[in-house]
Amino acid sequence: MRKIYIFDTTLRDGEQSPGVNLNTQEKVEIALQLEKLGVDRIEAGFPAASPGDLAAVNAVARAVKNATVIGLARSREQDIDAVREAVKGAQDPGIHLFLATSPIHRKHKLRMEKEQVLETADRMIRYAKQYFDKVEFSPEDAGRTELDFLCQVTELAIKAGATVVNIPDTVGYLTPYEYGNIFKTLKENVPGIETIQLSAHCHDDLGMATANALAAILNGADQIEGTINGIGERAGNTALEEVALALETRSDYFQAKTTLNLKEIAKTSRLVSKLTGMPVPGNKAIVGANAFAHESGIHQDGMLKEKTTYEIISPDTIGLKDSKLVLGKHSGRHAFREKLVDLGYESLNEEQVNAAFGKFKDLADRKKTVSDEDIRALLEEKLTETPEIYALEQLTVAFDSHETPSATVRLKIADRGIVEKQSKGNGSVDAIYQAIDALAAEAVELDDYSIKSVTDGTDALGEVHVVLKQGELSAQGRGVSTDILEASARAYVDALNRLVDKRKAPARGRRDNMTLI
Ligand SMILES: CC(=O)SCCNC(=O)CCNC(=O)[C@H](O)C(C)(C)COP(=O)(O)OP(=O)(O)OC[C@H]1O[C@@H](n2cnc3c(N)ncnc32)[C@H](O)[C@@H]1OP(=O)(O)O
Ligand SMILES: CC(C)C(=O)C(=O)O
Ligand SMILES: [Mg+2]
Repeated sequence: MRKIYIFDTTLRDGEQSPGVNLNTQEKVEIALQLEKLGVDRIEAGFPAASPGDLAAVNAVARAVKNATVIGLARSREQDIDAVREAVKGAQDPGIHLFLATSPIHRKHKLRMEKEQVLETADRMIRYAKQYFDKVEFSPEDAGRTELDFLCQVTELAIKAGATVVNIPDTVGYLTPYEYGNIFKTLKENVPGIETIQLSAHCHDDLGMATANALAAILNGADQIEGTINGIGERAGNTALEEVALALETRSDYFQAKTTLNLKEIAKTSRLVSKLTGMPVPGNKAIVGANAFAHESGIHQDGMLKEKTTYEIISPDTIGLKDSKLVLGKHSGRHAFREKLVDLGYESLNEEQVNAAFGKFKDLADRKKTVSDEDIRALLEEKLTETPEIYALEQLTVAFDSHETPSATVRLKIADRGIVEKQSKGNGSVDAIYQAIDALAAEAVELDDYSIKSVTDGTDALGEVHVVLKQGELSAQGRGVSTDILEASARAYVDALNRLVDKRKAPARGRRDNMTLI
């Protein structure tokens, strides 16, 4: 298997993501994690950019022992000198020099003719070579550079002493076929190409950064440049974790591998996301929260029977514990039953499981995901065997900060059918309870009311507990819903049912002041 070198530029191109600014301590923390991940080269920053970045690159250079630490420089002596200063404490220092070669950049940005570009590159690589063994040269915007001129620049860079020539698709313009073809052409036409390493550096403007990097590998690239989580300028860089896992999973096809410690990938991704403040999208390949999560019933069933039905990578490969079967509206009974067993409800019979599953589907229709706590809450509610004398059929609440709140409650009362009442109250919950009191006519007193959120987020389940008193008797009730007013109504009705059950007397319902439906 051919080794592919990994050049991590999270701390340089990654830091060029708009809004990202890493201080020295943060850069060192990420660099040490990259070292654990086993990257071969770390581009720690652009020392000429600011004294702060020079100091940060210097701190990384001193901290890292097992990777080459590199600083970026324009083709100017002052930038090269800044890199010399920055990486001087490194065990294995290197420099990355760049100069744009495409017609657009030559004409509009550098305002240089081809000859000036060649002369400057030659002079600056030779200048850098006096101080560094490891000199990488990048013809910036190589992707839009005339292929024959790119061959000429590459040959010149090799003669001047570059040890790596990097081919940046700076603006993410190329297709995999075109990008791969550049490597093939350089390999076949540039004298001395076998004495250096060829590197790929891609951007994701058209979503092809990883595909382009892989095309480069197929055409002879020795090194891949990229960032963790694919962060970087504009749409970002090649995501290194994607390349590493593509090579690992499809080694049969690529016949090439990195020497990364893949188990550190998840941790590295989390750290970079935390310190850069750039969240990883849920559907991001390899490191997104959903990369090993399955919600639909058919997939969950497949996963429970044999993981490889729906997973091409095992989560432990990247240092995650397990895949997740996320319960939601698309889930089926197999996964639900599995979850019940996980939560310790293994002794439920088929009927109870089916009843709970029905309730779960109702909740899943209203909630994005259903958590363990949601299921516990649902089950504990469902499995209590209190006879349902009163059942909440419908609740409508009208709230306006300038009006007295009102609630319309529709109850189903055993042996009496469906009844409805509208009441006003001091608040929405009070209005609901007034209406229920009027319908049930149980002459109860509300002794306690508490509310808590069972799960996280604005769509969390709210759990309401109430205690009702009737003379010497008291009963607790519990209600769970994504809406706290509905949970309040359910808790009250639940407590009424328990109270009636305790009293072992038939429930009394009053027919005045109510609408029979
Ligand atoms: C594709 C990439 O990712 S390249 C890296 C991009 N990263 C950064 O730019 C981040 C750090 N940059 C900076 O902090 C600043 O741009 C600095 C300190 C480097 C330079 O700042 P300034 O001196 O104010 O110049 P400014 O950024 O406005 O313009 C860039 C100058 O560098 C020149 N330049 C651009 N690339 C190169 C190069 N590879 N070699 C030599 N000169 C270059 C431009 O032509 C321009 O020159 P001019 O001032 O003669 O017109
Ligand atoms: C500095 C160079 C290599 C770069 O980041 C690019 O061209 O994208
Ligand atoms: Mg770049």
